[in-house]
Amino acid sequence: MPKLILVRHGQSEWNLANRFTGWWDVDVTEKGVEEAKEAGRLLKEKGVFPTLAFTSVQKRAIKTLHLALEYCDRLWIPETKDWRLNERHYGGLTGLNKQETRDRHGDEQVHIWRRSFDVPPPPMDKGDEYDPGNDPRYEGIDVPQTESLKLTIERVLPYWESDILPKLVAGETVIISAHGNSLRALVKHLSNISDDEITGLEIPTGQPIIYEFEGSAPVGERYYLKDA
Ligand SMILES: O=C(O)[C@H](O)COP(=O)(O)O
Repeated sequence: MPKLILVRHGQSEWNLANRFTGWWDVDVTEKGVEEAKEAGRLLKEKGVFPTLAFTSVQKRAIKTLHLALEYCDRLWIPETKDWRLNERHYGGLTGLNKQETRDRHGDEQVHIWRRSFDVPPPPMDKGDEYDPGNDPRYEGIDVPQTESLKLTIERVLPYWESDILPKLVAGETVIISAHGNSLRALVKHLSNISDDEITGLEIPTGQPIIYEFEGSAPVGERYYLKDA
Protein backbone atom coordinates (compact mmCIF):
# COMPACT_ATOMS: atom_id res chain seq x y z
CA MET A 1 0.00 0.00 0.00
CA PRO A 2 1.50 3.39 -0.96
CA LYS A 3 2.51 5.46 2.04
CA LEU A 4 2.72 9.18 2.67
CA ILE A 5 5.44 10.24 5.11
CA LEU A 6 5.15 13.69 6.66
CA VAL A 7 8.11 15.15 8.54
CA ARG A 8 8.34 18.55 10.17
CA HIS A 9 11.88 19.92 9.95
CA GLY A 10 14.22 19.32 12.89
CA GLN A 11 14.57 22.03 15.52
CA SER A 12 15.47 25.37 13.90
CA GLU A 13 17.58 28.21 15.30
CA TRP A 14 14.44 30.24 15.87
CA ASN A 15 12.51 27.33 17.38
CA LEU A 16 15.34 27.31 19.91
CA ALA A 17 15.32 31.09 20.34
CA ASN A 18 11.48 31.03 20.58
CA ARG A 19 11.04 33.53 17.74
CA PHE A 20 8.23 33.68 15.16
CA THR A 21 9.82 32.41 11.95
CA GLY A 22 7.35 31.94 9.09
CA TRP A 23 9.08 32.63 5.76
CA TRP A 24 12.39 33.73 7.32
CA ASP A 25 15.00 31.21 6.26
CA VAL A 26 16.69 30.00 9.43
CA ASP A 27 18.91 26.94 9.67
CA VAL A 28 18.48 23.82 11.78
CA THR A 29 20.32 23.56 15.10
CA GLU A 30 22.59 20.68 16.10
CA LYS A 31 19.60 19.12 17.81
CA GLY A 32 17.62 19.62 14.59
CA VAL A 33 20.32 17.82 12.63
CA GLU A 34 20.14 14.90 15.07
CA GLU A 35 16.34 14.80 14.84
CA ALA A 36 16.54 14.66 11.04
CA LYS A 37 19.14 11.87 11.09
CA GLU A 38 17.02 9.97 13.59
CA ALA A 39 13.99 10.30 11.30
CA GLY A 40 16.06 8.71 8.53
CA ARG A 41 17.29 5.91 10.77
CA LEU A 42 13.71 5.19 11.80
CA LEU A 43 12.55 5.00 8.17
CA LYS A 44 15.31 2.49 7.51
CA GLU A 45 14.67 0.47 10.65
CA LYS A 46 10.94 0.23 9.87
CA GLY A 47 11.55 -0.50 6.19
CA VAL A 48 9.62 2.53 4.96
CA PHE A 49 11.63 3.74 1.98
CA PRO A 50 10.51 6.87 0.17
CA THR A 51 10.62 6.78 -3.63
CA LEU A 52 9.79 10.46 -4.21
CA ALA A 53 10.34 13.61 -2.12
CA PHE A 54 8.74 17.02 -1.81
CA THR A 55 9.87 19.93 0.30
CA SER A 56 9.60 23.70 0.64
CA VAL A 57 12.14 26.28 -0.51
CA GLN A 58 13.28 26.84 3.11
CA LYS A 59 16.59 25.41 4.24
CA ARG A 60 15.35 23.94 7.52
CA ALA A 61 13.00 21.64 5.60
CA ILE A 62 15.42 20.96 2.74
CA LYS A 63 18.26 20.02 5.10
CA THR A 64 15.96 17.84 7.17
CA LEU A 65 14.87 16.05 4.01
CA HIS A 66 18.43 15.46 2.88
CA LEU A 67 19.60 14.17 6.25
CA ALA A 68 16.59 11.89 6.59
CA LEU A 69 17.14 10.53 3.08
CA GLU A 70 20.85 10.08 3.70
CA TYR A 71 20.19 8.04 6.84
CA CYS A 72 17.80 5.70 5.03
CA ASP A 73 20.08 5.43 1.98
CA ARG A 74 17.68 7.23 -0.34
CA LEU A 75 19.51 10.49 -1.12
CA TRP A 76 19.25 9.55 -4.80
CA ILE A 77 15.44 9.70 -5.13
CA PRO A 78 13.84 12.54 -7.16
CA GLU A 79 12.87 15.59 -5.15
CA THR A 80 10.83 18.71 -5.82
CA LYS A 81 11.00 22.00 -3.90
CA ASP A 82 8.02 24.30 -3.96
CA TRP A 83 7.17 27.48 -2.03
CA ARG A 84 3.63 26.23 -1.53
CA LEU A 85 4.99 23.85 1.13
CA ASN A 86 6.61 26.78 3.00
CA GLU A 87 5.74 27.59 6.60
CA ARG A 88 2.76 29.92 6.92
CA HIS A 89 3.86 33.56 6.65
CA TYR A 90 3.93 35.07 10.13
CA GLY A 91 3.40 38.65 8.96
CA GLY A 92 4.48 41.42 11.31
CA LEU A 93 5.23 38.90 14.06
CA THR A 94 8.20 37.50 12.11
CA GLY A 95 11.38 37.81 14.15
CA LEU A 96 9.63 38.67 17.43
CA ASN A 97 10.16 36.58 20.54
CA LYS A 98 7.05 34.52 21.31
CA GLN A 99 7.21 35.05 25.08
CA GLU A 100 7.83 38.80 24.77
CA THR A 101 4.87 39.01 22.39
CA ARG A 102 2.72 37.19 24.99
CA ASP A 103 3.88 39.58 27.71
CA ARG A 104 2.93 42.51 25.49
CA HIS A 105 -0.34 41.34 23.89
CA GLY A 106 -1.52 38.64 26.31
CA ASP A 107 -1.64 34.86 26.06
CA GLU A 108 -5.05 34.79 24.44
CA GLN A 109 -4.19 37.13 21.58
CA VAL A 110 -0.96 35.27 20.85
CA HIS A 111 -2.79 31.94 20.91
CA ILE A 112 -5.29 33.33 18.39
CA TRP A 113 -2.48 34.47 16.10
CA ARG A 114 -0.68 31.14 16.40
CA ARG A 115 -3.48 28.62 16.38
CA SER A 116 -6.80 30.10 15.21
CA PHE A 117 -8.07 28.82 11.89
CA ASP A 118 -8.70 32.07 10.10
CA VAL A 119 -7.28 35.03 12.03
CA PRO A 120 -4.03 36.10 10.34
CA PRO A 121 -1.28 37.85 12.32
CA PRO A 122 -0.88 41.58 11.58
CA PRO A 123 0.58 42.08 8.08
CA MET A 124 4.29 42.62 7.54
CA ASP A 125 5.27 46.10 6.37
CA LYS A 126 6.80 46.26 2.89
CA GLY A 127 10.56 46.58 3.30
CA ASP A 128 10.50 45.00 6.78
CA GLU A 129 13.91 43.53 7.60
CA TYR A 130 12.34 40.07 7.43
CA ASP A 131 10.41 40.66 4.19
CA PRO A 132 11.51 37.94 1.72
CA GLY A 133 9.80 39.83 -1.14
CA ASN A 134 13.01 40.50 -3.11
CA ASP A 135 14.47 37.06 -2.59
CA PRO A 136 15.16 35.50 -6.03
CA ARG A 137 13.54 32.23 -4.97
CA TYR A 138 10.21 34.08 -4.91
CA GLU A 139 10.53 35.75 -8.29
CA GLY A 140 7.15 35.87 -10.01
CA ILE A 141 5.32 34.89 -6.81
CA ASP A 142 2.93 37.20 -5.04
CA VAL A 143 4.58 36.91 -1.61
CA PRO A 144 1.91 37.21 1.11
CA GLN A 145 2.21 39.81 3.86
CA THR A 146 0.68 37.45 6.40
CA GLU A 147 -1.17 34.12 6.43
CA SER A 148 -3.70 32.41 8.68
CA LEU A 149 -3.95 28.62 8.61
CA LYS A 150 -6.91 29.07 6.25
CA LEU A 151 -4.79 31.07 3.80
CA THR A 152 -2.00 28.52 4.13
CA ILE A 153 -4.46 25.74 3.22
CA GLU A 154 -5.48 27.75 0.16
CA ARG A 155 -1.99 27.36 -1.34
CA VAL A 156 -0.98 23.96 0.12
CA LEU A 157 -4.06 22.01 -0.98
CA PRO A 158 -4.07 22.92 -4.69
CA TYR A 159 -0.41 21.86 -4.81
CA TRP A 160 -1.19 18.64 -2.97
CA GLU A 161 -4.01 17.84 -5.42
CA SER A 162 -2.11 18.72 -8.58
CA ASP A 163 1.42 17.51 -7.85
CA ILE A 164 1.60 15.15 -4.88
CA LEU A 165 -1.59 13.10 -4.71
CA PRO A 166 -1.27 11.79 -8.31
CA LYS A 167 2.13 10.33 -7.37
CA LEU A 168 0.63 8.43 -4.44
CA VAL A 169 -2.16 7.19 -6.69
CA ALA A 170 0.54 5.97 -9.07
CA GLY A 171 2.03 3.90 -6.24
CA GLU A 172 4.95 6.04 -5.05
CA THR A 173 5.98 6.22 -1.39
CA VAL A 174 6.08 9.97 -0.91
CA ILE A 175 7.96 11.91 1.76
CA ILE A 176 7.09 15.54 2.43
CA SER A 177 9.53 17.50 4.57
CA ALA A 178 7.82 20.72 5.54
CA HIS A 179 6.71 22.92 8.44
CA GLY A 180 4.44 22.99 11.47
CA ASN A 181 1.65 24.86 9.75
CA SER A 182 1.94 23.65 6.15
CA LEU A 183 1.71 20.14 7.63
CA ARG A 184 -1.20 21.12 9.89
CA ALA A 185 -2.92 22.25 6.67
CA LEU A 186 -2.41 18.83 5.10
CA VAL A 187 -3.30 16.82 8.20
CA LYS A 188 -6.49 18.88 8.62
CA HIS A 189 -7.50 17.87 5.12
CA LEU A 190 -6.40 14.22 5.24
CA SER A 191 -7.83 13.51 8.69
CA ASN A 192 -10.92 15.62 8.15
CA ILE A 193 -10.32 17.79 11.23
CA SER A 194 -12.81 20.60 11.86
CA ASP A 195 -11.87 24.29 11.94
CA ASP A 196 -12.39 24.26 15.72
CA GLU A 197 -10.44 21.11 16.46
CA ILE A 198 -7.44 22.05 14.37
CA THR A 199 -6.53 24.70 16.96
CA GLY A 200 -5.41 21.85 19.25
CA LEU A 201 -3.17 20.03 16.76
CA GLU A 202 0.60 20.30 17.22
CA ILE A 203 3.15 18.67 14.93
CA PRO A 204 6.46 17.80 16.65
CA THR A 205 9.80 18.35 14.92
CA GLY A 206 11.51 15.41 13.22
CA GLN A 207 8.85 12.77 13.89
CA PRO A 208 7.70 10.91 10.75
CA ILE A 209 3.91 10.65 10.49
CA ILE A 210 2.47 8.00 8.18
CA TYR A 211 -0.72 7.79 6.15
CA GLU A 212 -1.41 4.65 4.15
CA PHE A 213 -3.19 5.20 0.86
CA GLU A 214 -5.55 3.21 -1.29
CA GLY A 215 -6.28 5.03 -4.51
CA SER A 216 -6.64 8.71 -3.75
CA ALA A 217 -7.73 8.41 -0.11
CA PRO A 218 -5.98 7.55 3.13
CA VAL A 219 -6.96 4.25 4.71
CA GLY A 220 -7.33 4.42 8.48
CA GLU A 221 -5.78 7.11 10.62
CA ARG A 222 -2.32 8.60 10.58
CA TYR A 223 0.25 7.26 13.02
CA TYR A 224 3.74 8.07 14.23
CA LEU A 225 6.26 5.72 12.69
CA LYS A 226 8.05 5.39 16.03
CA ASP A 227 4.88 3.74 17.43
CA ALA A 228 4.43 1.29 14.54
O1 LIG B 1 7.10 29.81 12.08
C1 LIG B 1 7.32 29.50 13.26
O2 LIG B 1 7.56 30.32 14.16
C2 LIG B 1 7.28 28.04 13.65
O3 LIG B 1 7.83 27.27 12.67
C3 LIG B 1 5.88 27.56 13.92
O4 LIG B 1 5.38 28.39 14.85
P1 LIG B 1 4.02 28.13 15.66
O5 LIG B 1 4.27 26.99 16.59
O6 LIG B 1 3.81 29.43 16.36
O7 LIG B 1 2.95 27.84 14.64
